[in-house]
Amino acid sequence: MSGTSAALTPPAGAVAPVRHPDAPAPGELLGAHYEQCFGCGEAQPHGLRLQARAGEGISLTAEFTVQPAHQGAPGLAHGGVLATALDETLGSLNWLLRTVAVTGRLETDYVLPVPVGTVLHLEAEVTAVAGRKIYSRATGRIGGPDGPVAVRAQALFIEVKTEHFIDHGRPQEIRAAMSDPDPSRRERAFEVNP
Ligand SMILES: CCCCCCCCCC(=O)SCCNC(=O)CCNC(=O)[C@H](O)C(C)(C)COP(=O)(O)OP(=O)(O)OC[C@H]1O[C@@H](n2cnc3c(N)ncnc32)[C@H](O)[C@@H]1OP(=O)(O)O
Repeated sequence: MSGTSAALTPPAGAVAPVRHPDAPAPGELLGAHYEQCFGCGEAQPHGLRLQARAGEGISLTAEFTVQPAHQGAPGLAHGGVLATALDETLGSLNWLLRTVAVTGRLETDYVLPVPVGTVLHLEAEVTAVAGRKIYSRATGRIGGPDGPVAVRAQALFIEVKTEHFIDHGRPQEIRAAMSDPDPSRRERAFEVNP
């Protein structure tokens, strides 16, 4: 049983997403967009360290290994952590569009329990774009990339300007990210269009 709210159904005028010409090639690892990101950053000791790889079109695959720090019930992944894995995977799709966007709505179906130590194999795609609204969906499988679906999600991301982060983020982290000497890391931290 699963349901989708009306807000996640693309409107009549929605169009197919267009891959940016500079999007990473299919098979290429995207890498962390920000080292402090709880979803993908290497500097977060209890983070998910999710690794995403570009697919064909506006799709990608990702993997995340459930660690003891990610438990809810004994030996099982916390549902919020699994939602984070889906959110991070879906958010990474925007890098293929080179659109700066944030999650507006995320609906998650939990189908199977996910034990600690499990590799969650995620795949995600953008299904439609309508103005600033980006519609996407993802699944997470266990036991291998073709294993049973354990979680799935549909999402609506909303395009924002870079000022969204500068206006709302805590100044000390904004300053640190903006003063990173590596221009590609500065760009990815805010997902700025090149
Ligand atoms: C490689 C890259 C990797 C990146 C990975 C990152 C993964 C993680 C991603 C995240 O978790 S982002 C953090 C979580 N999200 C947020 O913090 C967003 C907080 N919310 C906001 O800042 C604002 O509500 C938002 C920018 C989403 C929208 O505010 P706006 O004032 O810009 O938009 P507006 O209210 O005018 O709505 C624009 C359209 O979106 C629709 N909309 C906005 N929020 C919605 C919502 N929550 N549900 C459904 N529809 C929504 C709204 O109805 C409207 O539709 P129409 O154009 O048809 O009228």
